[in-house]
Amino acid sequence: MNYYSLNHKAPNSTFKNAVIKGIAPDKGLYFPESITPLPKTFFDNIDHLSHSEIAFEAIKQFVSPEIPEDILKTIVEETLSFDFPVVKLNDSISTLELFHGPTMAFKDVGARFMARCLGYFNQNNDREVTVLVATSGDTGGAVANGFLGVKGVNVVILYPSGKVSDIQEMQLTTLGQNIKALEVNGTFDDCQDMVKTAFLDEELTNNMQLTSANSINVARWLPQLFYFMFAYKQLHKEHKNIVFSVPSGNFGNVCAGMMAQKLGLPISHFVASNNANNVVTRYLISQLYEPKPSVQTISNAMDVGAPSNFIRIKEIYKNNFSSLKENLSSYSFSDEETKAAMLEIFDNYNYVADPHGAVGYLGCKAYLKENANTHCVFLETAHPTKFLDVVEAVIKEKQSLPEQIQSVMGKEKESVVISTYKDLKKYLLK
Ligand SMILES: Cc1ncc(COP(=O)(O)O)c(C=O)c1O
Ligand SMILES: N[C@@H](CCOP(=O)(O)O)C(=O)O
Repeated sequence: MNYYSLNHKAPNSTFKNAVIKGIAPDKGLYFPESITPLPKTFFDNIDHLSHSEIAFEAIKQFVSPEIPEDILKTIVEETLSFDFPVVKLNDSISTLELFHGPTMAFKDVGARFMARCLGYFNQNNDREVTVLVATSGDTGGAVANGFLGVKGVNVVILYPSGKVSDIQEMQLTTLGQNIKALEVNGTFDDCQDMVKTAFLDEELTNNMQLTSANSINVARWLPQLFYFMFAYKQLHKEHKNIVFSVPSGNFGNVCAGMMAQKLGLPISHFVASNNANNVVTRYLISQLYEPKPSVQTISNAMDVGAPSNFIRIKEIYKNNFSSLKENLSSYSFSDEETKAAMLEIFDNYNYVADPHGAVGYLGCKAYLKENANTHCVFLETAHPTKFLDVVEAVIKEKQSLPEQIQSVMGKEKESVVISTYKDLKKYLLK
């Protein structure tokens, strides 16, 4: 598959080049040249397919011919070595748990997939690759885990100081080896801007091979489309009108859901559920796209003021506002509403939701108010214990820590504090 830049000022790229470079030379995000729907028989037979078989069929067109089929099968099997269960809360609302991977965040799938693609492309290359990642909480940990010990790859994670949860911070600052953490005096958007600037800085790119492991990178972004297929497989017999409420920050996940729909997955509608960082909620009302500096919330991984993937969403709908609005609703919720939702989910369904999932639940409720005969699935994008302070304070019940979280507790944090792009550059050139 070839990819074009959404800034339309760079040559088209192969999958391999798009993965290795991360972003196009004109600073545009890459987008696939074509999307061929899967045959109807694929969806008719989905009950008989394993997660790996579903994922293999779904991703094949985007990575071939550069990754041979036998290699792709192995990559997909290794990537998806954990479960993705749907839990029913009531007749109208279910949740898709995406937190059963090694760092208990939905980013694990994309990070593991991308690490393996990069490992494959880099196997005969003597030149080391530096993977730059900006994180508002979860991408950093997932990428650190996914790339730990990968030969020829150095990972540099930028995170906003004091704005990620304690456990998220431990997951991205304690692994050592080829993983380095930079603590930025600023917001997630500052981290993301620094990363994007680095890709355009010839003094850096002439000295080192840089790539991104944010959803900017097609190999990190596209595998997220699997989730929607896994949920469909578990729900389609019982429910015909399936709507997904996706807790959204950088908008990679909901955009990947739209790609699954383009591949033919029968999804009725999407809800982008936002915290107070609600540029897209406002856009769908006013048709004006007005990014604002991000504000800090209890669903911190969604504290994004200028979502990278919104441009991909616009491309999917050919910049047609009416078609986008037909398929996407968006609501924004305050921290107080989020806490009340966490308590409601706990009291009514005996289910512990994390703050991001709770925002997704609120999105379902808002949508169902006007669309009663649909079944809404909110994505539970991270395990509640990653936000231990908030969760325990709200539901007033002590949580036991899963093994994945226990394994990072008490380890020593290692990070370097930076404030400006100049600091980042100096660090990278050192
Ligand atoms: C727990 C959690 N929920 C939701 C999101 C938002 O996802 P996206 O950036 O794909 O919109 C993130 C960050 O990516 C996250 O870590
Ligand atoms: N919410 C993310 C922000 C980065 O998103 P990405 O999907 O572009 O990597 C995080 O947790 O870091």
